[in-house]
Amino acid sequence: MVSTHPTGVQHTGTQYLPQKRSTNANLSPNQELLPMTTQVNSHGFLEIGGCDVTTLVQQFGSPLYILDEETLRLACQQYRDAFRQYYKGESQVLYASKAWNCLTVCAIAASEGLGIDVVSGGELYTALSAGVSPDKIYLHGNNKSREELALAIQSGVTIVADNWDELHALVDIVGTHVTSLRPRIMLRLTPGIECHTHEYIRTGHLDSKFGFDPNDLDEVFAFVSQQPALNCVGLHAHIGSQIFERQPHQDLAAVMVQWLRDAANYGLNVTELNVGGGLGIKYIESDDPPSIDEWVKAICEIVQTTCVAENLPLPKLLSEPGRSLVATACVTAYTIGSSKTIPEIRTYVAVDGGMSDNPRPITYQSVYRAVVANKMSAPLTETVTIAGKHCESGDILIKNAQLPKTEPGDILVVMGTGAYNYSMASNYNRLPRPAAVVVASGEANLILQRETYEDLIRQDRLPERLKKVEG
Ligand SMILES: Cc1ncc(COP(=O)(O)O)c(C=O)c1O
Ligand SMILES: N[C@@H](CCCC[NH3+])C(=O)O
Repeated sequence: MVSTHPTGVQHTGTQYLPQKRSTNANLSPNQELLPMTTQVNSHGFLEIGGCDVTTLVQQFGSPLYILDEETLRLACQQYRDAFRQYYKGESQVLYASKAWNCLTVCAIAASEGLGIDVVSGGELYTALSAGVSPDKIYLHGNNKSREELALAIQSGVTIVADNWDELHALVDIVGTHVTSLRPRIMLRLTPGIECHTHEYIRTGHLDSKFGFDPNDLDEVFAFVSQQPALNCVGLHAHIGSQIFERQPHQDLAAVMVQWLRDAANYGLNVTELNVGGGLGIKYIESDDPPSIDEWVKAICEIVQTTCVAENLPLPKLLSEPGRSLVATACVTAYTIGSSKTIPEIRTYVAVDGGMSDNPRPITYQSVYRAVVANKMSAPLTETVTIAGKHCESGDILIKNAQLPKTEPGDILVVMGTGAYNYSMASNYNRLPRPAAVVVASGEANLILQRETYEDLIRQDRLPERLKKVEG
């Protein structure tokens, strides 16, 4: 008998098998729990991108982020192609690189024709270093420094202006102090649209630190239209992250087209509309996000029908997904260590990482699923709590995980860790950040080197007078 295990992996009696993936092209990565290339090999071990996960851990160490190139590329292609299919005007998908900003992920996204959304000088520097063309880079941020603004202007990237202070700073920088280049800017507006996601990752409601208040719209358009230093090309909004509902983005797109019409009334030639990101992914079996194709189609249709109704030309349509591009493409492999059973309460099984490599459970109470890579054929007999190794009681990665019987040395694989894991990782308790590899067709390449203890003290400075430690 074949049934579906809570991980979304099929199992036949005691045998777990990833879903048959002969029709990959039709599956939306954000609706899957595991990377598209996942298999169980003849030894009953987990394989991703043609690489045995336990062998990867032996080779590159533990914990290890494992990025499946095929899944990431497929998600990029589905976004890009859906816009081409459903939108009659020009379009551009940007990868919101805050999800995982590093050279390799930026380079893969760019090679699929995506632009990159960056939110700091550091992310901008990384995208430029990855070879991304500046005309496809968009800089966000609610408190960009003058240095970040100057770097953006000199690099020729588009700046998404967030507030009045930033507009004044831009006018001041251009021509007067640093440069005479005329930056391309977009205006970020807070649409006042509510969506059901965690409070910390909602950004589109009125009480948000991001963006201009729509009540100031006329004043903002009037100001920008009188500034020859600024080339205002478009409008931007983003309502939040890990969203499953379809309606909020449709409402947003319709509202934004109205704003386009308002901008035209001020003589602004605003031709780009960026509807942000936010499409959710499946972290657990009950999560039911729309597919990438459905999400894009709904937005394209509403922008087109509203433009027809308003008698406006179609803008260049942009969106900037992060999570739904990269989350499912990556898993984190940990080595299981000690365990502790508290009779009639729970069993804790500890791994060699935790809140420093995945701060999402402790920050947002996010839920994850896991499998044991070297026991894919073993029956599920245990319900355990997966704890990290940090000196913090809340350092729990998964509550009530259903696993086979585990022992120290087993390799636990947590799914869906490509977004907001490495990018939010810390050195809490002075744990070195793990390494990351990209896997494809049986080959694994290091993309982020594991930090060493020397790396951990690299920025430390011990004043001369404190060097004699013994009293
Ligand atoms: C401005 C902006 N754009 C894009 C994103 C990407 O969102 P997501 O990863 O949910 O697609 C975010 C994150 O919420 C954001 O703040
Ligand atoms: N860091 C959040 C998403 C925030 C997205 C950026 N505005 C998460 O892990 O879910």
